[in-house]
Amino acid sequence: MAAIELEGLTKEYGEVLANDDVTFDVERGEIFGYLGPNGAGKTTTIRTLLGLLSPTAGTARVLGQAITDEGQLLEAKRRLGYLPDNPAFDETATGREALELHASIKGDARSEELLELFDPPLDREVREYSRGNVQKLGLVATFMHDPDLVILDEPTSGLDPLLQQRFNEFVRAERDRGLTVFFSSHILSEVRKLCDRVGIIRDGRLVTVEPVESLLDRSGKFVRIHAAESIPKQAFEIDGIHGLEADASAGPNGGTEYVFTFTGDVNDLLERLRQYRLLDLSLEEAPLEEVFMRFYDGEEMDNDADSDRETRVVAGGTGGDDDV
Ligand SMILES: Nc1ncnc2c1ncn2[C@@H]1O[C@H](COP(=O)(O)OP(=O)(O)OP(=O)(O)O)[C@@H](O)[C@H]1O
Repeated sequence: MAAIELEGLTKEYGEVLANDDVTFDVERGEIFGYLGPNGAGKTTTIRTLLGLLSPTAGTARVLGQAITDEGQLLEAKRRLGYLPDNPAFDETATGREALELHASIKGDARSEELLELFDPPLDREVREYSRGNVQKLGLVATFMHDPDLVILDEPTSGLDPLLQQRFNEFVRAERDRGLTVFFSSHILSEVRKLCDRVGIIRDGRLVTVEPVESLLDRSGKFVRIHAAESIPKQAFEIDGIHGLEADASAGPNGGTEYVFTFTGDVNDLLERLRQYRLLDLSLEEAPLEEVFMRFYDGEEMDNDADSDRETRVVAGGTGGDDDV
């Protein structure tokens, strides 16, 4: 049984279709990233899973319990931790008092180690907290009862890079002990570092669910070529070149620099280039942001034709001849 099962989940706010027939599973013991730009529908899915919104259509189960059944939802909630996008605590309470209240409701098996890790200023009143400190307190509250599943809405917002890294290491270690993590994000570098699988949502509709490695594989390579001479544009007319840019004033040694993302066969590319004198060539993993852009900047996608869609997403934007 999956930790989270969504079946045709649909939520309308009047005219706005915030979730449109969303179906996917989050397996036990995985870190699942739910990605999408602002307004895509991530918080709506999360709040529906928590029973805070009722679905217009469709169903969902959390830890095997139906979210539309009050008794079952309560049972699931005992075993889950939830970090909302804006964690709210009693403003007049100190951090310590806020956590004590939380502990009396859910338990605090792990508060000591979590306080050491995230270190919110416990003796100050919450109303004096910065956004980052509220987030730290929220993380302690989310994990302190040692849940089986955590649902986190943009968990690293407000955290400095050091704390983000600490959070990542903590979450990975918890996953290795069997915790299931479902978190939303619009930060792709965060997802790349943390997730096992990724679901991408756009305008309320699920675009894709796939392992993060396959997303990275499809993202191809970021190629930078420094050529001693100008390379004719025909040389770049092969499958898999995206966003080709040329800079004829590159470097102190002259020559021309070319940069592009490449999703084709590297051997084909090297074969094309061997007749030109290159000063330098580098291939790196493409930024995940670029893949994301291809999902969102491509032509309107048909939600019913997954394989077709993926071909178009990957093939979209070939060329860039005019730029050369
Ligand atoms: N209570 C509401 N009433 C009307 N429309 C709403 C309400 N809540 C959300 N929406 C709309 O539903 C859509 C999805 O919003 P949602 O907050 O789920 O997106 P999101 O992906 O979580 O965005 P963000 O990253 O900005 O939090 C948006 O168009 C939003 O304006």
